[in-house]
Amino acid sequence: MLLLAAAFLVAFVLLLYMVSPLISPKPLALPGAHVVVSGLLLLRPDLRPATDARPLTALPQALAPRKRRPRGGSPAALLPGTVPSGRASGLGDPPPLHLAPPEAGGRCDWGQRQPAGSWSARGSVTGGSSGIGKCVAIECYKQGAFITLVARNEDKLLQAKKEIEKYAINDKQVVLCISVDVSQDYNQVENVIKQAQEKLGPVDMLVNCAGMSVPGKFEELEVSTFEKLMSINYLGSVYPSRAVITTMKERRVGRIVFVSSQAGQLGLFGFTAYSPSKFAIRGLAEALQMEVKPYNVYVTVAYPPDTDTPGFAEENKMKPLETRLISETTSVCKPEQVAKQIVKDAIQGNFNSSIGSDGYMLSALTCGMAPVTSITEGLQQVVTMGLFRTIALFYLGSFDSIVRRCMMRSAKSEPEDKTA
Ligand SMILES: NC(=O)C1=CN([C@@H]2O[C@H](COP(=O)(O)OP(=O)(O)OC[C@H]3O[C@@H](n4cnc5c(N)ncnc54)[C@H](OP(=O)(O)O)[C@@H]3O)[C@@H](O)[C@H]2O)C=CC1
Ligand SMILES: CCCCCCCCCCCCCCCC(=O)[C@@H](N)CO
Repeated sequence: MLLLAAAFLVAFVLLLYMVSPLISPKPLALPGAHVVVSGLLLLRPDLRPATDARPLTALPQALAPRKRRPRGGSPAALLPGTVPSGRASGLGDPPPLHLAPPEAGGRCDWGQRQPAGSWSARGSVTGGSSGIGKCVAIECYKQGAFITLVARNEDKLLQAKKEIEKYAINDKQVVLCISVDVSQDYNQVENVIKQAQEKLGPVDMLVNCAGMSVPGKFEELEVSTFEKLMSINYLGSVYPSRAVITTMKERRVGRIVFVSSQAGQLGLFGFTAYSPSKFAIRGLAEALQMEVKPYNVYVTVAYPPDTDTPGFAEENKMKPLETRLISETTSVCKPEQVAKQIVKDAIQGNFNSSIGSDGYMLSALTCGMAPVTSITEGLQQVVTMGLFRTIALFYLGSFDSIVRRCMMRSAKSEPEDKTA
């Protein structure tokens, strides 16, 4: 019996070794890379520091991205006199740039100018300056990347830009801000990304962080909430990815990161609108990875647990008691910690990015037909799955009992409410 198990293991390892060239991507060099964080990251090969071990200039000229004029947006849509022609020279001291895509709502900004009145902040600027996306941008900037930040609120963008710039490791690095809604109009997203690529060069890494959560009981959530979350969390990841993928395939370089959630690995009470939008990302990522792997483009899906961000604070205002109690099974992470893990996994080209022991177990348990990026990962999944399913049954039992207790509690308090 033992012998049989050992033989099986040896055969399995041998088999995995045979396919290993196919499953082990080369790490991406971040210094000088252009990263877009919606976050997105973009790279300028000519501005890579000398320390860069794998210069992109080594690519054959035929693979270099072609420069194209934006299709939908007429050049007249750009504010006159603000866009330098051709590739920007001396990015260390870039001229102010305002790119307004058609139908307004899209802007591209080096951050030099004062925010226009129409973009004045509503509420506190801390909102945009502490999410997972901002921390991912900081993590990449610390490693020498060029950053394009994408979000809607211009004041929050400029605030985040200032903060990120504190972490520069050389004076050539640039943070470009683009104000656009990534979930509304594909042409608009494509235009601003093209314009960003004209300034900073082709995108090496795109991090799709834009997203939100609206928890609530199924029957209490507005029908429009289901549409909104699908639009921001799912289409908001499709559009920027669709806009960068052709160039990545042409250059045979690229990383696309999707930020799903632990709630994209299991369905939970209160997340009937949120969970499906995060599950959808996994389907997109698997299908896309199979398409782009031969082009040396790697996809990463991150499944963070609850993370201490402005978005999480907003979510907590609406959380049903059940959702809160179930979520408390795992502890709340720091966005810096989540960002570090995401960037590390993206650089290595890992398909899966998770945090903590629950995250590890969930990922192994729900690996399904997801691509495997290392032999160890494949082996661990095979060996641990039965054990983790057993543990999961206990978790599910405890979640059910939380839901039942909450129901009994509200049934008890309801008659009192009526008499009150
Ligand atoms: N925090 C958590 O507990 C967890 C979060 N996640 C996921 O991580 C991602 C980031 O979350 P978190 O940092 O908490 O969120 P935050 O709300 O703190 O930040 C979200 C960022 O996305 C931008 N954004 C939102 N909608 C759009 C849009 N339509 N177009 C462009 N930009 C947009 C926001 O800027 P602006 O509003 O100005 O557009 C903001 O910069 C989300 O996808 C979330 O679902 C996953 C697991 C756990
Ligand atoms: C072996 C099996 C182990 C199972 C462990 C299960 C743990 C479940 C906890 C789920 C927490 C949900 C986090 C959602 C975070 C999120 O996306 C929002 N905060 C976004 O704002």
